[in-house]
Amino acid sequence: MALLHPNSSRILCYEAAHQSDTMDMTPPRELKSLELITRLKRAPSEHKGSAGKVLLVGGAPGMAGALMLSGKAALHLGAGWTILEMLDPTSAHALPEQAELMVRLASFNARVQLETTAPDVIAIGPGLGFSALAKDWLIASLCFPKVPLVIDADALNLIADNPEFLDLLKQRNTAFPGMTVLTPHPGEAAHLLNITAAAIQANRTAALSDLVKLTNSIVVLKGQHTLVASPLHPVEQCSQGNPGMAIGGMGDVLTGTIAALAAQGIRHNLDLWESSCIGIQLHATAADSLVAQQIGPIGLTPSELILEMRNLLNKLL
Ligand SMILES: NC(=O)C1=CN([C@@H]2O[C@H](COP(=O)(O)OP(=O)(O)OC[C@H]3O[C@@H](n4cnc5c(N)ncnc54)[C@H](OP(=O)(O)O)[C@@H]3O)[C@@H](O)[C@H]2O)[C@@H](O)CC1
Ligand SMILES: Nc1ncnc2c1ncn2[C@@H]1O[C@H](COP(=O)(O)OP(=O)(O)O)[C@@H](O)[C@H]1O
Repeated sequence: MALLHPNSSRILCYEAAHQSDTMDMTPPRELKSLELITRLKRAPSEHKGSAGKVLLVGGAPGMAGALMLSGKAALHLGAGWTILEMLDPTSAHALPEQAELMVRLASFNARVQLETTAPDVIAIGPGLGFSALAKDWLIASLCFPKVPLVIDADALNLIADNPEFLDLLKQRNTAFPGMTVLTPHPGEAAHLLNITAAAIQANRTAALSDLVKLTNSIVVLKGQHTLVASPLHPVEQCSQGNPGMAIGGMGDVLTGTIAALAAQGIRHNLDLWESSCIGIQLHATAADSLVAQQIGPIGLTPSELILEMRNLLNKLL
């Protein structure tokens, strides 16, 4: 396939390198993770500490909604506390639309703030932007030890543009394997691999494998039939989902969902791989369920999807 790109020689190499992979490729295994949801069943004595503390970073001016959607997803999917480190001062100072969310104005003390807050899970990227403050929070998140980290949206673009951030990511994965998940859509995946989104879509399995090799992380390649893999897990494919999900904010919701599941997973025996797999499938299955009720595909909103995920999760406990 001829793909126009300023870096076209690199694309030809990429395609040639994957020709044999394409021929030998066995189809990915089907993702079947919803049965793991029973592990989230709560004992009568549980308290909010057992459900975990999620800290979400993003929401620069003009994109506060992205962080709010991640926060609403984390809240409705069961996180014990959901804290938003919002980069937009106006939104951070407004009364939160959802009073349960703890909204803080992000400032240049990311490392200290993380140490003081001691989150169980960090998620960074929705509406983060590319400012110096965004970079400060990304560095602090990458360097914060031991806790599961979800990296999405602009945080992925910052890693693509700054080799020193990719090095930090790799160092993190060496020190704490399996503790970081990346959730690129094809545009972000293309940026990370320095190829076009069309090249990603032409061979999604090979692109995912390259992303895992590049980053040593769990990687979720979003889009129709989302794929997931990690250095320890072969590719699995989600067969649920529909084009009603093609609306801004759907990915932000997935980020908050994975973060909430991982936070509960710490005391409920789910690792970040399992939490990511549940999150992907719950997200897509909820969208199919809404379409079956004629709430979509046209006009299906990320906020409605959050509530449907909550219904499904509680049904499957
Ligand atoms: N309410 C808010 O505040 C919201 C704020 N948001 C925040 O805005 C920031 C920018 O994020 P964004 O997603 O709008 O733009 P961006 O990352 O440049 O990617 C777009 C390009 O990627 C590609 N592409 C994507 N999917 C593809 C697919 N399945 N299959 C193929 N290609 C695909 C596609 O490229 P094309 O095909 O057009 O070449 C498309 O043009 C980010 O921080 C986010 O969190 C949003 O979440 C919305 C709600
Ligand atoms: N046609 C489709 N079929 C299935 N899932 C889709 C489709 N289009 C989008 N999605 C899903 O919707 C979400 C969109 O995420 P993303 O592009 O990051 O949105 P945003 O950045 O606006 O929040 C992903 O989970 C993706 O898999």
